[in-house]
Amino acid sequence: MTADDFRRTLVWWLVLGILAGVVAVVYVTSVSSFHAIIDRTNSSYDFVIVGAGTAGSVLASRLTEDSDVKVLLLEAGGEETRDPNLHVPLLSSLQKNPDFEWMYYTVPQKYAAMGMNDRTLRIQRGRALGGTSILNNMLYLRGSKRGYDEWEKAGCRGWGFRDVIPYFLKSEDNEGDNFKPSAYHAAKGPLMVTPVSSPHPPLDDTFKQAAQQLGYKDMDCNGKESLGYCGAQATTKKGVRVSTSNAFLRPAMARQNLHVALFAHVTKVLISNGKAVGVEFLRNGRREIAGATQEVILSAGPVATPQILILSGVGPKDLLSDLKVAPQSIIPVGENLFDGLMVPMRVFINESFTITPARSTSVISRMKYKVSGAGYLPMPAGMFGHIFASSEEGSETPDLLISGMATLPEAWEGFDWNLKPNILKEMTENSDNNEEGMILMVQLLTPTSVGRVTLKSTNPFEHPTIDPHYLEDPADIKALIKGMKLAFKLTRTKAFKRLEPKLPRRFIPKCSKHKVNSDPYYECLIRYLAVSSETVGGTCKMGDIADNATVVDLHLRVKGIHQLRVVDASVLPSPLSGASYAPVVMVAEKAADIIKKSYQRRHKRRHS
Ligand SMILES: Cc1cc2nc3c(=O)[nH]c(=O)nc-3n(C[C@H](O)[C@H](O)[C@H](O)COP(=O)(O)OP(=O)(O)OC[C@H]3O[C@@H](n4cnc5c(N)ncnc54)[C@H](O)[C@@H]3O)c2cc1C
Repeated sequence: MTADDFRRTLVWWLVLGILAGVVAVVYVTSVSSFHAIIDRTNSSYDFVIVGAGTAGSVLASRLTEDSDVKVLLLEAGGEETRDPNLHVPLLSSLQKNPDFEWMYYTVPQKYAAMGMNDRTLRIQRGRALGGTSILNNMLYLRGSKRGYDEWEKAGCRGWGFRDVIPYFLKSEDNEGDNFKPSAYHAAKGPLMVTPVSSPHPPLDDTFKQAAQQLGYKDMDCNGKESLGYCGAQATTKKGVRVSTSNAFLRPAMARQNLHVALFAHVTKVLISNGKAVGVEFLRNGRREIAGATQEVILSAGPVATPQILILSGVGPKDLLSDLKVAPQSIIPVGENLFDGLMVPMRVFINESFTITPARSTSVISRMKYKVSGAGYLPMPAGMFGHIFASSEEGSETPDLLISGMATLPEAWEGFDWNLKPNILKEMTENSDNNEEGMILMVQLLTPTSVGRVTLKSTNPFEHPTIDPHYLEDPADIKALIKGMKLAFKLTRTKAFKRLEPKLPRRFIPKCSKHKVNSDPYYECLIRYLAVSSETVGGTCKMGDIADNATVVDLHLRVKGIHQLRVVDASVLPSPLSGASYAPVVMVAEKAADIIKKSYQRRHKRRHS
């Protein structure tokens, strides 16, 4: 090809790219102008759902499949389509976007966050249609079968693996060649799952071979085995993020029986004679009310759902009394908060395999992405593979996850782990000199430390107090140290050798006094650098109604209040050895079935 031919081809591709962009904008604008988004709500609906996030979007879609059922979906944020970068997996996962977030922080942590400003960690939550599914890392990780069977043993009858797998399959549309429909995978649901393919296969191969050399066999992250190596699977479609908004909600927004109110901040559930009859919300500074003849369903996420419940008089006795809120039901709302932690091990390498901002946003990279959905940009956070491991010898249940990330996040503008400026400076200087590098992200999947969400005041706009008590239980630090040692061992395998892996020089003075690769050294790094793995859950624990620690029963009904349910990450009773996107979608699918059946029963009774 001559230089002229090349230039001409380039111009054609550019024109095509621009045309595709225009078509996308027209499409997005037309989709977002569906009549479902309304300015004035009716006085009453059958169901009012609070929060159009991960769970709320699935519920709204499933409940309105019956055209007789009228649903109002209230969302505090706006449309997620306002920022096209949110749909590009790499950019959205590495460049944070405060316009679409609640900007929560934990309170200062006693045992963790030593390297962070004010010893607080960020807790990210999405604020728009799709909720946190518009800014998460899209990794499709259901967690091991054993986790669900443990739930069942602990009193969650009907939530064992055999009960929940049909609901995972109901939503899944797996397009991977190795994940044909089977007992573990399906291809007809709305949530597309795609194997992540890295633009640098030799890096994936190195990680995979290193895992094998340490005895971790190949497996499917969402299959029969629980321990081993697996290639990443993500909820993307042709390189574009699949949120629950574009997978579930937007297709349902053509239905006459669904109304969606944006920028509607719900302040409380209206409870009359022990029954939820509607909600109060603020929009454009005005107080509005929407009635619910069947049910109010809270899907505002594990931080905001407890806040709304407490403001409505449903919560722990002392807290309600301190806040002077009239009690409606005394139950442990906000307790039992769990969240995983992750610690980056940065590894510098000798090959040009790193996804840098310059490489991934180059004209060639963007064109490749536009034309074929390939290249760097479809990779969520640059992650390509995982090792599921156990810190306890002989255990079949993973509590550690080591993920390979083909990037150094600190190189990205907008990267924000709330690190103290001196630590961030050291880190960036370290990576400036070593542009080629990767992260072995060590994650504690099943923490035993337990925290809580409480309120300082009855102001619905004041952020709740989030205290996860990270690393309070010594078992958590012990497990993470084993994880760091495993990551170090990976860098010492024969497979890794050809990349000449180098760990950065020691950049936290307090940790430098310990011997490298010793327990105290890793403990120090963990206490300074660990960040939330964003698997917050448990704040409205599901379980046996007779168990004093539970907030909702096995049908997700709030104890002591009729016609009120919680359907979101709050109800997860304990951490799973995976992540929480797929499990929350599963919970919403199962809840929709439970609610539909109960509605049909009530409906039949009324008409017989
Ligand atoms: C950065 C990040 C990366 C992650 N990566 C992964 C991953 O790769 N894989 C994975 O499995 N999980 C991941 N997760 C976790 C997963 O995405 C969440 O657990 C899950 O999406 C939570 O769903 P939810 O329905 O409970 O809440 P959300 O999706 O947060 O929905 C709550 C909705 O309620 C709205 N709302 C809140 N308060 C009010 C109010 N008062 N009135 C009206 N509306 C309100 C919110 O704006 C939001 O839209 C990640 C999370 C984060 C933050």
